[in-house]
Amino acid sequence: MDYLLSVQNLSKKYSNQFAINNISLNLKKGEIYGLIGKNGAGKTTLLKIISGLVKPSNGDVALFDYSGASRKKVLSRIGTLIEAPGLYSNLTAYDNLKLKCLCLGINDPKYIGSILEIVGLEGESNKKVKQYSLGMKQRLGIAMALVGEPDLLLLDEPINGLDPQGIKDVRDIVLKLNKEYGITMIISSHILDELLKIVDRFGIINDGRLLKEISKAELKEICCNHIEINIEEPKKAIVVLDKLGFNNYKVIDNHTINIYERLNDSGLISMELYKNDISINSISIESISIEDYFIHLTGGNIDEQSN
Ligand SMILES: Nc1ncnc2c1ncn2[C@@H]1O[C@H](COP(=O)(O)OP(=O)(O)OP(=O)(O)O)[C@@H](O)[C@H]1O
Repeated sequence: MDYLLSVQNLSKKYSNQFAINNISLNLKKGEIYGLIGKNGAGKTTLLKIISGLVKPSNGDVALFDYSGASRKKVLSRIGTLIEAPGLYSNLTAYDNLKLKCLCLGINDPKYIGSILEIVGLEGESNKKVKQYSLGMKQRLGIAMALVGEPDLLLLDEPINGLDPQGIKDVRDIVLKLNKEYGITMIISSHILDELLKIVDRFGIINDGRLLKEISKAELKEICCNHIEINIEEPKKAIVVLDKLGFNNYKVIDNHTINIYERLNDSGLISMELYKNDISINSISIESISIEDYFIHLTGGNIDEQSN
């Protein structure tokens, strides 16, 4: 399969500590990939290496088919908003963008206007940045990253510290850039519910390692309400579930089956299992929050540690 971005066995060591440790991941064109991890997990380092700001100790990054030294040729295809937007606070939004455009050899006021429109700042473009709210600065940071029409956008904690309206504004922009302009993205955040509204796939990083990759559908399946049956013989129970017409279930381990449909039918399931001499230890409706799921994987509370 052809990937827009391919990260292979990437590591970065600072003195004797790995900031990231043997990470491999691939992104298809048009995907939005969410990076999740506690403070110090390695998210920013990974984004910096992908964007060419930091050199890896090991491994390689290929953008399109350019890897190794030849990747320099395509680094301009990446737009970044990493850590803070690099803005001149005494200049207007328009002039900040104009400076970036000039650096890239673009001299077209209409071009700047079109970028301001995408991020909803066309009416505020003559205000100095120091008069901007945090949300407006973040939107301008995204606008700066869009100069040069990148194929890949790297957004590091773009909604950190924003109020609900600011978060919604960024979400709408991100989705528009993806759906209407086809931009592929990696977004890091610890606001998991919000990420769930945006991304297609998650990568969970802990202590510099990529613990798990999971699609939005898989994550929803794990976290949503389900019937949980604790039972001695799941194999026998499956035959009964099939007879009852259940399709959407999963054997979790030697004792547990989760059923993700017909949540009102737990009485019927108990009765049929009983009739078939299959003893149940327990049957209940369960759900797990996304936060709990990540805490379970990473062994720590993401929200508490990432401020
Ligand atoms: N320039 C550097 N020199 C030494 N250590 C560094 C450097 N940059 C990052 N690190 C270390 O690498 C690890 C990963 O840091 P990184 O900033 O990538 O994590 P993060 O997941 O982005 O966390 P945060 O959410 O706090 O930004 C941390 O232990 C950090 O202290």
